[in-house]
Amino acid sequence: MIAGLTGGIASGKSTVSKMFRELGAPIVDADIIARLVVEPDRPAWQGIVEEFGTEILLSDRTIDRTKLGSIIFADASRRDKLNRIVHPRVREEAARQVEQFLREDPKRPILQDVPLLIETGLYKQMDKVIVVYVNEETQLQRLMQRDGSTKAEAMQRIRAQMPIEEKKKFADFLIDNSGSLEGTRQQVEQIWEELNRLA
Ligand SMILES: CC(C)(COP(=O)(O)OP(=O)(O)OC[C@H]1O[C@@H](n2cnc3c(N)ncnc32)[C@H](O)[C@@H]1O)[C@@H](O)C(=O)NCCC(=O)NCCS
Ligand SMILES: Nc1ncnc2c1ncn2[C@@H]1O[C@H](COP(=O)(O)OP(=O)(O)OP(=O)(O)O)[C@@H](O)[C@H]1O
Repeated sequence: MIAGLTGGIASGKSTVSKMFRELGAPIVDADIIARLVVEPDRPAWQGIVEEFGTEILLSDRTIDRTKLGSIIFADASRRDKLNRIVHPRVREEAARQVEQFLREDPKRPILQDVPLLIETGLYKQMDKVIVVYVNEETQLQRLMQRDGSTKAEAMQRIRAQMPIEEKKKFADFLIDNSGSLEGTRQQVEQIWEELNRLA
C-alpha cells in the first residue's frame, strides 16, 4: 500500500506527514529529496548550473534557493526547465526509498509526500491519493506568514500549481486542514487506520 500525499503549497502537507510519522508511517518526502539531489556536483546541480548559470550559486557553491525560486516562480517556461532537470532524479531516489521501506516491512503502508503529485502524473502510480486542503484565503495567509512573503509573491507561488479545488477531484481521502491541528490529527488517525485495513 503506497499512498500519495499532496495538496497546494502551504496547505499543510508537512504538518500532516509529521502526524502520520508519529503514528509509525514511513514517509518519503519529495521536498527533502529535491534538496538532496541538487547538492554541489550531483547531476541535478550540474544541470541547473548549465541552465541557469553560476550566478544562481552562493559562495559555498550551493544553489541560492531564494534566487532560483524568484526566477522559476515568475516564469513558467524556466520552471518547466528546472522541473525537467530535478524531477527525474527525485523520482529515482523516491523509488529507492520506497523499495527500502518495503524490504523492511512489506505490510506497512508507505506515504509519499509529493507537492506536485497530480501535476506530474505520479498519482497514477499510487494505490491511494490523499489531498490536504484549506480555502485559498487561509492558504495565502499561512504562506505569507510562514515565508515572510508579500501577497504578490505568495500568489505567484500558489498560481504555479494546480488549484486545490482541482486537486480534490483526484482524492481517495480528503483532509480538511482549515481548522485546529487537533481536528486534523483526528482525520489523519482515521485514514491511517483505513490504510492499514486495506494493506
Ligand atoms: C525553486 C526552489 C529552489 C525554491 O526553494 P525553496 O526553498 O524556496 O522552496 P521549497 O523547496 O521548500 O518548496 C516549497 C514549496 O514550493 C512548491 N514548489 C517547489 N517547486 C515547485 C515547482 N517546480 N512548481 C510548483 N511548485 C513548486 C511546493 O509546494 C513546495 O512544497 C525549489 O523549490 C526547487 O528546487 N524546486 C524544484 C523541484 C520541485 O519541483 N520540488 C517540488 C517537489 S518535487
Ligand atoms: N491546522 C493548522 N492551523 C494553523 N496553522 C497551521 C495548520 N496547519 C498548518 N499550519 C501552518 O501553516 C503553514 C503551512 O503548513 P505546512 O508547512 O505544513 O504546509 P505544506 O503544504 O507542507 O507547505 P509546502 O507546500 O510549502 O511544503 C505552516 O507555517 C504551518 O505551521
